[in-house]
Amino acid sequence: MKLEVDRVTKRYGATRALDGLSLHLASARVLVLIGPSGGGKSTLLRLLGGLETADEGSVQVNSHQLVASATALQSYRRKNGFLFQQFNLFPHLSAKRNITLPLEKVHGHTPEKARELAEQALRRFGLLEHADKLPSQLSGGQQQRVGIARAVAFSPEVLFLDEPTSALDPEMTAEVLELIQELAEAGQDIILSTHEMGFARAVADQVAFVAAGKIEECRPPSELFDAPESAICRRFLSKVMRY
Ligand SMILES: Nc1ncnc2c1ncn2[C@@H]1O[C@H](COP(=O)(O)OP(=O)(O)OP(=O)(O)O)[C@@H](O)[C@H]1O
Repeated sequence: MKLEVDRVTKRYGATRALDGLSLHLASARVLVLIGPSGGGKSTLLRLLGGLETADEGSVQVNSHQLVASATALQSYRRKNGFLFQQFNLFPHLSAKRNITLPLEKVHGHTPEKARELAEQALRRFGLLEHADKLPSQLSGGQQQRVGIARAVAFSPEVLFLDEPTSALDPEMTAEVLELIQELAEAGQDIILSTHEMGFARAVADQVAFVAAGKIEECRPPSELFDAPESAICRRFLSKVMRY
């Protein structure tokens, strides 16, 4: 994917969540956002996905110039897949129905086509045996994998994952990591935010360090983790990598 983010500001009341942030990437498959809590990762992810609009500056993702028109943004959003940190499956619907419902209601597929796409996605991620279970009958890792299956069932242009493993134990994190790597290898463009540096290093081809509403540096993981250029990134990494 190609990103052109130029001097973007996003305010919430008196808080500047993004403060003149710029990011230019000619091509990336998996972009991972890391940085201190409150630094602006989620806001940037939501902006790139078309869930928020910038107060100032410009944002382009691939060929889409994201302008603050409600209809243009809605059609852009529909091209993308989303998964957030809390399991956001409907608790009263089976895994399969959680996938078919948006395919029918948001993407306009017939129930037959929705079923076919949902089964394909569940099969692809080894979840077919869980198709008829409710979320409460699945482990956290399985729920996140169903969430990802739902987000990719309609072949999104970009998949946005906001802290997809933060509610999972290490074994389940590994399951989700494997799935994300599989998707990336199959050519899926992904933007994700995480607090787990091992996860970021394993899955990213570009890592952006976001702090105080700006991107301090954006480089391949081996370069950013092994030789961070900015003092603030070095400090952050030395603190979080200690444990
Ligand atoms: N809807 C909102 N209303 C008010 N303030 C917000 C809102 N969303 C984000 N903020 C503020 O904007 C700043 C950036 O928040 P953001 O969630 O983007 O950071 P983050 O890096 O994703 O943090 P975390 O790692 O804790 O999820 C924070 O100061 C936050 O309190």
